[in-house]
Amino acid sequence: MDPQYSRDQFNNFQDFNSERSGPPEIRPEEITFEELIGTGSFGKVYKGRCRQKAVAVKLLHKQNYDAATLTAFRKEVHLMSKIYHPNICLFMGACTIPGKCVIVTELVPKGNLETLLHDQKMQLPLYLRMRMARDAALGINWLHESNPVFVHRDIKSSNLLVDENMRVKICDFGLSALKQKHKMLKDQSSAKGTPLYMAPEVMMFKEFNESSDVYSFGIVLWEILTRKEPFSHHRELEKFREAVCVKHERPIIPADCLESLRKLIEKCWDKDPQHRPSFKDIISSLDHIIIDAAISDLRGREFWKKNFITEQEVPSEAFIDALCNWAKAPTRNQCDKASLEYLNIKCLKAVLADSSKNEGSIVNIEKFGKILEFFGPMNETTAPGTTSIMDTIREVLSHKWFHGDLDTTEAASRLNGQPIGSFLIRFSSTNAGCFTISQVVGDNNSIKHQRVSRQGPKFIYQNILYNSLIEIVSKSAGGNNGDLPLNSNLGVPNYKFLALFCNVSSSSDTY
Ligand SMILES: Nc1ncnc2c1ncn2[C@@H]1O[C@H](COP(=O)(O)OP(=O)(O)OP(=O)(O)O)[C@@H](O)[C@H]1O
Repeated sequence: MDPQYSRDQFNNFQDFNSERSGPPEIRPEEITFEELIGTGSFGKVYKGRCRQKAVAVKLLHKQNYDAATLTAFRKEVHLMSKIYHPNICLFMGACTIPGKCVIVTELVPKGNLETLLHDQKMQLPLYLRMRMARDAALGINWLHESNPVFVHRDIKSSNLLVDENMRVKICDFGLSALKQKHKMLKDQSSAKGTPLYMAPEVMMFKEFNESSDVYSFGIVLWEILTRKEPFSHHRELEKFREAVCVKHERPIIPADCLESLRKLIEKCWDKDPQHRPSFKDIISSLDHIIIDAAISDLRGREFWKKNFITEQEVPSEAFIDALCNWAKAPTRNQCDKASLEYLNIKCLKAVLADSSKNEGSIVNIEKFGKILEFFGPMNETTAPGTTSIMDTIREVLSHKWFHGDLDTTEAASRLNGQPIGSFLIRFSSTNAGCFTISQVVGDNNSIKHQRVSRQGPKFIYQNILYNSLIEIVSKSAGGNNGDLPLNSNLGVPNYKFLALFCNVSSSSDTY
């Protein structure tokens, strides 16, 4: 060692200047194969183990490559080993010995997005699907911004893998030396195996660049939106090619699609590659689309976009401060602990924490969207006399009969042993923005659960339109089909919300 350098300096110097191990070559005996988890056109993918770690191992169909292809393969493996991004399936190494060629990557537990999307039993709200699309776009953008640029060339939903947290990772990038440049029909009887996601210029054997990945992403976005197979009515490659390249046929976007999403999909699959957006632009558009998908309230969307455009989860304190600022109300640190504004904040926190799985320390955009569906719409101004969303929440929570997030079983247990006519009101777990009134209606604890549905800001109960839940309780006379009236004295108290009002001497009318 050169005496001028300390050992640390020497090691840093060595790391910086030389490749210690070159391409991450893995010896064949280090890999064990377990079950088959997928088959692609140029390899089978197995769950396996390498150096004690569960991994995915792709065993290449073809093993006898000529010297030039093998050199190109090794070069690409070397480049792939330099790409690190949370939305790109981690390349861990490869065996490039002829006859034993395999690629080892991290194992992504939920498999591919195509299977997930087409499993109709799988609950995948639009918000979540759009977040998945954004994950994929972040991964592809990373490839496109790499030096040298990686054009994926095979963006499709089966190349998007889903992890245990429903985050998406791109797989199957690089290795173009081994892949066929232009895939052809595998199965003449269906469009499967055809280049369904392939840009027209690629099908016409013109040049392939980043914007061809954008086209493919447009088709994937459509598939993520509709959960249908693209171009499923096509059977023959030639007719399909003509439809897409000459007649510019594209899948039909459903009429109820968010306008922002429709525009993005149409731009992505534009026939002119130069008119397609970059992935940087796609990510920005998806930031907006995710918010549009999670929040239906127009001012709620505006609020989130203004404060947290690229975030889907924010610390609850930051969220509450932003909402206070939006409502032009004092923030947590600015208001008097005995004030109504402080009570508003406590009520908002209680509602945020109510059904939250993370004890209320984080506010998820989806959760905010749901709260607005229940308590909205959000008002534009805070001129005197205007009720802010926080006032509305406080007013509802101040009534002892309001129980928030409660399932049917728990509602029944809270009503157990209470006199006839006793009731509580809770969020409906199945219908966005709706409530359920659970009431003891007869002896033997017989309980009736009735829906309060929504018509914009109005509430419909037993076919009558009301302005608020509070109005339902004060005016509902019962009588239909022997229904009992809602007597607020018979409201079953929810002690969790009740506690918030205990130390306040002011305007809470109920406690
Ligand atoms: N790292 C991984 N973790 C979990 N599953 C994987 C992983 N890699 C691939 N798979 C599964 O194996 C399937 C086949 O993957 P592969 O990349 O070989 O083929 P493909 O992309 O579907 O086809 P082609 O190679 O023809 O483009 C994937 O769709 C996925 O279900």
